[in-house]
Amino acid sequence: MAKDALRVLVTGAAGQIGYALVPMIARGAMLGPDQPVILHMLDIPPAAESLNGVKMELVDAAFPLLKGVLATTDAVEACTGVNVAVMVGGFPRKEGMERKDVMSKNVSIYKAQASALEKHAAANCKVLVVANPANTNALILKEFAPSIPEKNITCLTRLDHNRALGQISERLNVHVGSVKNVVIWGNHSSTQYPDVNHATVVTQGGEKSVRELVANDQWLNGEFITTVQQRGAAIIKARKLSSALSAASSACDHIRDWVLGTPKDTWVSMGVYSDGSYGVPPGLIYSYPVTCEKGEWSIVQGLKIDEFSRAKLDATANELVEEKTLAYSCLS
Ligand SMILES: NC(=O)c1ccc[n+]([C@@H]2O[C@H](COP(=O)([O-])OP(=O)(O)OC[C@H]3O[C@@H](n4cnc5c(N)ncnc54)[C@H](O)[C@@H]3O)[C@@H](O)[C@H]2O)c1
Ligand SMILES: O=C(O)C[C@H](O)C(=O)O
Repeated sequence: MAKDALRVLVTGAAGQIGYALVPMIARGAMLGPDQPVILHMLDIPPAAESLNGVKMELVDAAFPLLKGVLATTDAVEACTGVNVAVMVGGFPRKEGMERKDVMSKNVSIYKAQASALEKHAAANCKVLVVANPANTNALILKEFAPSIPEKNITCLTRLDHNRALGQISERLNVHVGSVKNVVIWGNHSSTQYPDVNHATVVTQGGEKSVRELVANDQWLNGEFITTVQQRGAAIIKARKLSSALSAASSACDHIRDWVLGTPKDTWVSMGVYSDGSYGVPPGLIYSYPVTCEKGEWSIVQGLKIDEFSRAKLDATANELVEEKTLAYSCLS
């Protein structure tokens, strides 16, 4: 029997990530090739005409899975009945800016949209915050939408995870699909810690450790980490715009794995509400290795954390504690 359509909200849908993301959702890249969707697209009034143009293109593309499109500048209308909310709306970082610089503009948006989601989304709506500062926007959304279960509010670090897979794949000259179980710890910022200590490459002869295959700890502990940490800035420098197609694709990966489950013996990175696992202060949205099953994520437990990693996990946690304080000062 055909499935009922799910309603997917994309905020900031007239922006560049939105423009890349909505056709991916309409093609089934987010919820599966047999899952009909109704898209709810929100943007602000100055972008209304452009948003309507995106709607026209969605109609013109005649996607078989797309059962309806709502384009609106009204947050309540946009949030009503949604099963999945992808929060992309906000102001992007420009060349030379740190994420902290976009904090004051964006956290107030997330406070306001929290209450629209809390009051009007479907029960058990899954929320993914993409807009920067992604972890702290998600935390603000969680704090101002207290009736949404905290496990339903996440932020995007899957792009960083995919970037780490990409760097290892290029270094070893193996297909990216054979590299797995990297971890992005912490903040979606330049303090994030891309960790390959548990990562493997699947070969015909079984799984091999990335650290052993690369056989160059200096590269893995140095250039590899900074390349992943600085990739967003490198894209901004190259395009004069922040990443969009890779962000949209990673947002689809994040929701797909959350809803449909992670592959066997494979974890992914998601920004989730910290319960204190791995000595991270509780009450932050922190990126952890997770597996997903039946629509629920759980943090992978028991990974060995060496001294080098410990310092990096703590540094990115400290930045999130600072961001939280700063966010509250912007809201007061
Ligand atoms: N987490 C990640 O991995 C990741 C990756 C790339 C970009 N980003 C972030 O995603 C966000 C969007 O990036 P972009 O390149 O699409 O930016 P963009 O400027 O092209 O689009 C943002 C859109 O949001 C809209 N908007 C602004 N305020 C809004 C509001 N209150 N409600 C609804 N819509 C609103 C704007 O009108 C615009 O259309 C930025 O914050 C960017 O830094 C995050
Ligand atoms: O780095 C940025 O500001 C853009 C985005 O978060 C990215 O990682 O590409």
